[in-house]
Amino acid sequence: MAEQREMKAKTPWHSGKVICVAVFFIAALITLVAIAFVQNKPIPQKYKYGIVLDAGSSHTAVYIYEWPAEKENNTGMVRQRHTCAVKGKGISSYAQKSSGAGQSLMECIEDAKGNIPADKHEETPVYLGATAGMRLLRMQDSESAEEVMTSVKATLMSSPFDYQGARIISGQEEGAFGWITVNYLGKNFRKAAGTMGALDLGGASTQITFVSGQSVESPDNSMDFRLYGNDYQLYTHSFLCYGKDQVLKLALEKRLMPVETSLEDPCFHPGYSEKKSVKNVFDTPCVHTINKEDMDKSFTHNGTGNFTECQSSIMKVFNFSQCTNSRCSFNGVYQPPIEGTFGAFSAFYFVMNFLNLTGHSLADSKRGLEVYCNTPWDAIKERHPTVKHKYLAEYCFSGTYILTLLENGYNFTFENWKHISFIDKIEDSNAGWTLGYMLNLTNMIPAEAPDTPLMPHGGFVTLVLFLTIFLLILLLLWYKFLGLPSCSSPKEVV
Ligand SMILES: O=c1[nH]cnc2c1ncn2[C@@H]1O[C@H](COP(=O)(O)OP(=O)(O)O)[C@@H](O)[C@H]1O
Ligand SMILES: [Ca+2]
Repeated sequence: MAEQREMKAKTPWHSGKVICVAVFFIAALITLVAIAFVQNKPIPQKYKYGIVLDAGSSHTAVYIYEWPAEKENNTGMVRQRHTCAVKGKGISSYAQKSSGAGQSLMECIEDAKGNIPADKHEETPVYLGATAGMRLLRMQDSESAEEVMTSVKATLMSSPFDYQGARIISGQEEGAFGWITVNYLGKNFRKAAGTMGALDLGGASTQITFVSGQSVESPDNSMDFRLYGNDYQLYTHSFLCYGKDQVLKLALEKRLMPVETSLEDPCFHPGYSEKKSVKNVFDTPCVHTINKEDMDKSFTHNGTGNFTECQSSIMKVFNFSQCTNSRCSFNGVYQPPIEGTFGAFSAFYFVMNFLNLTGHSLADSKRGLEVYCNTPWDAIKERHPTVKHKYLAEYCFSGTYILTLLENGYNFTFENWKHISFIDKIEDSNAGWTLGYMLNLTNMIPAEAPDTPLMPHGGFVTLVLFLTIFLLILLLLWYKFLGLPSCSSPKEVV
């Protein structure tokens, strides 16, 4: 008997205590693995949506953004879900028939309804911001501008979305929100590397915005932001009338005074010849007024295709002679020295991308344009049969204007030209003022950095699992070498 009892003690696998520990061990392990698995499984995300309409001078674009509801204050979480290009011209072109402005948006509003889950329509904010085309119309005819805005407001208010306003934004806002967009998408706000300047070229205005180490001399050009715990003093300026469509009018005006029946233009290809009405050049507050008689005339616009002469003609639209500050870009506008890297978007990108000049030095870009501008118009048309006629005819002018604006206007040099990136999108979202505008109005960029957990949730669960398994193994080893703490009742132990 004594021998038998000894045998039993030496074969612990048969003991009730061991079975008890094994059951607990396996149960604990299964529970832990199950918890880790369930916790790490991505839970279905709840999304929020926002709509911004960019009512530009040439056309209106609708942007739909989306972001995970619980992560709205983290940088880089909002992404562009969908865009819709409104058919026809910009809303300012409806000055004479304002109801058409609101009507023109209907198709894209319908499209937005299909792109946002129906149960979210009511809570989705919709904003409209109009830029330089409407600023010019307001200067020219404030009543018509008011009517156009009333018409677009009515359309948005009748949509199922949460109408949050339709207004003409200021040039400073346009510049600053473009800067916020590119830096938000580039996740630069929480990086030590610093931010990127923003260059936006539209049809009626152009904006330059960057963080300057020097204090900004003129209050009009200064904007302060506190974002994610950092202070930023921005230099920003919007040049009304210096978008590429208005500058073309400024340049033509200089060559058309006095009004003649034909005009030789080095910024258009040799062989280009088109009859245009004088009114098309002088229909804007950006140029001088001329008498009604001349307004009704027409002229033949002939290209001669010469980059150097085109550049000299474009130089005449800038005024470099007066500056009451320590330094200026042009037209007496204060600008601190260019600093850091820049993202150049909108028409800066469209034009430089078409010309294949996005990755070139300034010297190479000039050489490229010399050849391009001098190419006969027939050859250009043959090479690009599908490109919109107006864009194609104007790329030599637009490219030359971009180089001149950046080098002579803003004072970029052969050296820092490489710090300019011509960009369309960052991570599938367009660079432009709309995203920054929405982030600001929805308070999605906190002034202070939100507290972040030491490690992501999934990592935390996995770590707990591994530590527990490790402890269990220790327990097993302890049992193997030192014996088993009893599972049975205290009475039996005694
Ligand atoms: O594919 C393209 N090639 C060349 N230019 C383009 C293209 N797409 C748009 N643009 C131009 O980009 C500019 C966009 O300006 P926008 O309409 O935003 O005016 P704004 O910002 O001055 O109010 C216009 O001059 C338009 O003609
Ligand atoms: Ca624009």
